Amino acid sequence: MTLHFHKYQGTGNDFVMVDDRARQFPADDHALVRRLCDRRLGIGADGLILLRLLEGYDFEMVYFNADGYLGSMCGNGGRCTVAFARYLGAIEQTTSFLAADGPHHASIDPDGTVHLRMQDVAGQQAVEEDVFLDTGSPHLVRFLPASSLAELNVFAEGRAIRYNDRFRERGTNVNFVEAPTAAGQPWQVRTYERGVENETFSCGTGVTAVALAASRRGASSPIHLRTPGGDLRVSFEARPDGSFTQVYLSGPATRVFEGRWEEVTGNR
Ligand SMILES: N[C@@H](CCC[C@H](N)C(=O)O)C(=O)O
Repeated sequence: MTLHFHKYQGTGNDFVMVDDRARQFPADDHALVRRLCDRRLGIGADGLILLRLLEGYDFEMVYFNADGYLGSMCGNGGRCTVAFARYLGAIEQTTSFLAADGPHHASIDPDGTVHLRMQDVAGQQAVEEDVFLDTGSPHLVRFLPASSLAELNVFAEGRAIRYNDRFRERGTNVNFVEAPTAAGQPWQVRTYERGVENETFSCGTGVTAVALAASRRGASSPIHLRTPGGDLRVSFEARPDGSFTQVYLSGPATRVFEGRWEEVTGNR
């Protein structure tokens, strides 16, 4: 099989991006998606995204995690897919598209910043000392004491939560957070991602969950968040019943390179 692909990254969360408007990609081939995302044996990415045509929308975003299986909503992937649609000439400055969690609107600033409207969020649940929210994908948010995030073993701690008795079956993404120590500083976030089963440089639905959880701790919209791969902004309106609306995730989405992948067997 020969595949023409593009590589995108949004604050270091990286994706193999495929223009599948002709619907030729074998989306049921989980092993193929896994090989393409493999950082040693393939192109290397946290996930693979198909951009497909869909009636009533500018496009559909079909998102696979690096494990080869369909994921739930991907915020950084959504921003990258919007940038890709613009690169392909399929949209101009604004768009409406369908993703795993439903319809989304987005716009692109002249500097390339993509503002992605997320689904309204019903509320949040306390899980012992932590908070659980669904921002299109499931997220556990754990607030840490000052100066503990940099040294944290996110892989080990995140994996232990993702596979505990509560989450093992459906899985969850796990976000570790440090609050700003001075006004104007960002919230710092590191995320263990379900489906990648590792720490990623950034998670868009993750920082959205963190921002909404932080608002219950006194933070007000818009909230500035820093991930190992870069900075994101989340704005929202908090409703008195505990839900959130007008939730926007904003940040850069960059096309890194494009290429042709051809599966080589034997010693060619
Ligand atoms: N990196 C993503 C999150 C993708 C969803 C996730 N790994 C899952 O299916 O649970 C983001 O930017 O939101």
